[in-house]
Amino acid sequence: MNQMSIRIGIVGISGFGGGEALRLIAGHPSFELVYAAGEGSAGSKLIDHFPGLPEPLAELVIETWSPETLPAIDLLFASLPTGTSAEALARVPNHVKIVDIGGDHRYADGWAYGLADVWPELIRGQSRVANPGCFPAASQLALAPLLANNLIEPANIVIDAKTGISGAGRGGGGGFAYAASNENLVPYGLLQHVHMPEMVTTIERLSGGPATGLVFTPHLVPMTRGILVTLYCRGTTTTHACLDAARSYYAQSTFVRVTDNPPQTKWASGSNLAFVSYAADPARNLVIALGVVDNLGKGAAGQAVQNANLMCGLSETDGLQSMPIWP
Ligand SMILES: NC(=O)C1=CN([C@@H]2O[C@H](COP(=O)(O)OP(=O)(O)OC[C@H]3O[C@@H](n4cnc5c(N)ncnc54)[C@H](OP(=O)(O)O)[C@@H]3O)[C@@H](O)[C@H]2O)C=CC1
Ligand SMILES: CC(=O)N[C@@H](CCC(=O)OP(=O)(O)O)C(=O)O
Repeated sequence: MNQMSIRIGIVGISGFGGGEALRLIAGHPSFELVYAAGEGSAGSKLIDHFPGLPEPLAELVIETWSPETLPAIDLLFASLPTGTSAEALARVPNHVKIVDIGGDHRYADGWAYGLADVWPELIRGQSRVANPGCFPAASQLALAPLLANNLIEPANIVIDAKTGISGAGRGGGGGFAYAASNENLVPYGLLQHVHMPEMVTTIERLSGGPATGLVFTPHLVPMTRGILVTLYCRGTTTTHACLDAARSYYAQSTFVRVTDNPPQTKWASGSNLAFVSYAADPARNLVIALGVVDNLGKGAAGQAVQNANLMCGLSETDGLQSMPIWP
């Protein structure tokens, strides 16, 4: 074992989020994966799930998830179905840091909210960090510069979102099998998606005003990875002012790119990047904000590794600097 390495565990490693965390950790200069856990996959080797994995990681055996039998690790990535992780994670010893990629601890007491490009100082050195949901990751990064500069009304935001099918996890979330998703567009979660409360809280924190009118409608589109959010907002600003505000807001951020042209999902594929852009017409009291992320990158494992870097006092870009996949 490398003396300088930080010992890492991943629970939920056979899933899409856990698998992407594995891919990033396998290429990380300071993280060493020493513990992999799950439920149905317990007893199998990583190579049974990830045939391209190099030795010696390929031979690591997945264990049955139990906080009581954790080996000596420094940090655990939890990538479990939302609703199933809180009770077990509460039993993880305090000296083991946790990044929860699932939804059980967002804005929960004792957990920092891991919107790493907006609030890095709230994450640095923490031991319990909740990753944002994938849609909030894209939406909040596009909104933050506008809200922080009072360019839009926080109470009047409509988010129209499109996601790739991997957002529903390896099991496809029930109705998202290939034949039902291919050549099809599927709206879902109208008025009640689980990401609403998280986005309301963030909008209110950034603006200081109520986010009472938030509307959020996700759509499943037939692609594997990627999220594009189009946000319709009220404000009498200009395109130029929005772009300027965002460039200055993200001046220190490696991972958020502000573009003149509307971003596309493939721009972020396989990376921890987020792309944001804006169009505004003051005569129509209209601001359109756009955000793009890879749901498994900035939307899940990429942001989780960025958070882990901040928690461990590393450079936040460690292990995250490879280019997106194109085409
Ligand atoms: N997919 C995405 O784009 C994003 C996902 N998320 C969140 O990340 C979490 C994981 O999602 P995702 O990877 O897509 O889901 P998957 O369905 O692909 O994977 C779920 C994982 O959880 C494990 N698991 C399920 N139940 C248990 C249990 N009782 N004990 C131990 N392990 C268990 C499974 O292991 P096994 O095979 O061994 O049973 C599997 O590895 C969810 O909370 C999801 O909402 C967040 C942002 C984006
Ligand atoms: C396509 C699809 O089903 N996507 C998921 C989002 C994945 C995610 O971010 O979920 P958590 O909040 O549980 O972490 C959904 O809409 O619920």
